[in-house]
Amino acid sequence: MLKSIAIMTSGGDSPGMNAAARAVVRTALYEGVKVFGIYDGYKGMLEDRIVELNSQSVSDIIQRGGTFLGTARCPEFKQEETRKEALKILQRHGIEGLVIIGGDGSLTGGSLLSDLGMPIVGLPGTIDNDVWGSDYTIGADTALNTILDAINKLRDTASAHRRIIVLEVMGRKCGWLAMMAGIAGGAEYVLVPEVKYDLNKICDELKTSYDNGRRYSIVVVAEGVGSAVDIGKEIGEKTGIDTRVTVLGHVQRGGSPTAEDRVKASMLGEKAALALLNGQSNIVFGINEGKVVAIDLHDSVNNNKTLDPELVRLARVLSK
Ligand SMILES: Nc1ncnc2c1ncn2[C@@H]1O[C@H](COP(=O)(O)OP(=O)(O)OP(=O)(O)O)[C@@H](O)[C@H]1O
Ligand SMILES: O=P(O)(O)OC[C@H]1O[C@](O)(CO)[C@@H](O)[C@@H]1O
Ligand SMILES: [Mg+2]
Repeated sequence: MLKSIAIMTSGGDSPGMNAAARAVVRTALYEGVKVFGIYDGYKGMLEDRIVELNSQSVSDIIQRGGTFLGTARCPEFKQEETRKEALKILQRHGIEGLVIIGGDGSLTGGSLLSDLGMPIVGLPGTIDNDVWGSDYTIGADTALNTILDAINKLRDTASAHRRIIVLEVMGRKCGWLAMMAGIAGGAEYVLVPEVKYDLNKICDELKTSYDNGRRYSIVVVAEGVGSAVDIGKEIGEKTGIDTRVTVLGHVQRGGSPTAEDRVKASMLGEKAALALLNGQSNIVFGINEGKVVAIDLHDSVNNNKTLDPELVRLARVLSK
């Protein structure tokens, strides 16, 4: 069994990262293993901001969004020389393995660090739900609920004014958040990067529906499609219907994690720690059909997740 491991969070924060880190720390301590916390992702690793954690270090965090370890984007980590420096720093602390909680980019960094000889176990922590091999990423459920809350409120004002509301949501190149929010929020249209759309046709349909008495429409736009401001302007001009745009932004990243995110993050954290301690590495733990699964780390970062066509069909059928 390993004697000393470390944990870090990296990339965009996501609600539930704290629950996952807490589970890693407490599992390792339960097994009598030393755990270090690396602050602010790869940036803090390179600056040697590495501190030993105890059980109390992770008290009172399970209910909090963000990450108590801090996070960062660190473009320098893409250079091999920088990663070699990072490896030396980890080795100086006697760190024998590392749990990385982050999105596809952070896990890519982890897979390259593992190529240099550091055992790595990844956990998918991102609101984008774009990590290949897992149906689920830590934080996506909380973000989805935040978006739904916004849609409910936007629907009230849209209906009062007989307006079209165009709502831009996050997700980078992945349309999962937009598609799920569209289905759960009853949006009339969902524009995602994975599916082609015809804005002229959408505008014609919107016009006809308002001519027939419709009072409001919600159009959810995934950020990967382009600017909702531009799309909203075009819709307003082409339909002649009063149109407003909301770009939800970073509010989607914050907030207390949902029960689903806390429980799944805790399950994943325990599995990650146990696997690493017992000599497994270069894997990502994810969740498929409600069960924790191990995915090869290199496979995960070398493949692109696709949007379930069933979800696309469902959104289309239910909005008619
Ligand atoms: N190709 C790469 N090689 C080495 N390191 C990388 C690579 N891609 C990303 N990283 C490291 O991981 C960090 C986070 O990556 P990125 O900004 O893509 O976020 P992420 O982990 O995908 O999370 P999210 O998309 O949710 O914000 C980068 O700043 C960089 O330090
Ligand atoms: O916080 P930043 O650096 O502005 O990054 C925003 C990006 O991070 C995410 O919130 C998470 O990947 C994306 O959905 C979004 O495009
Ligand atoms: Mg990412």
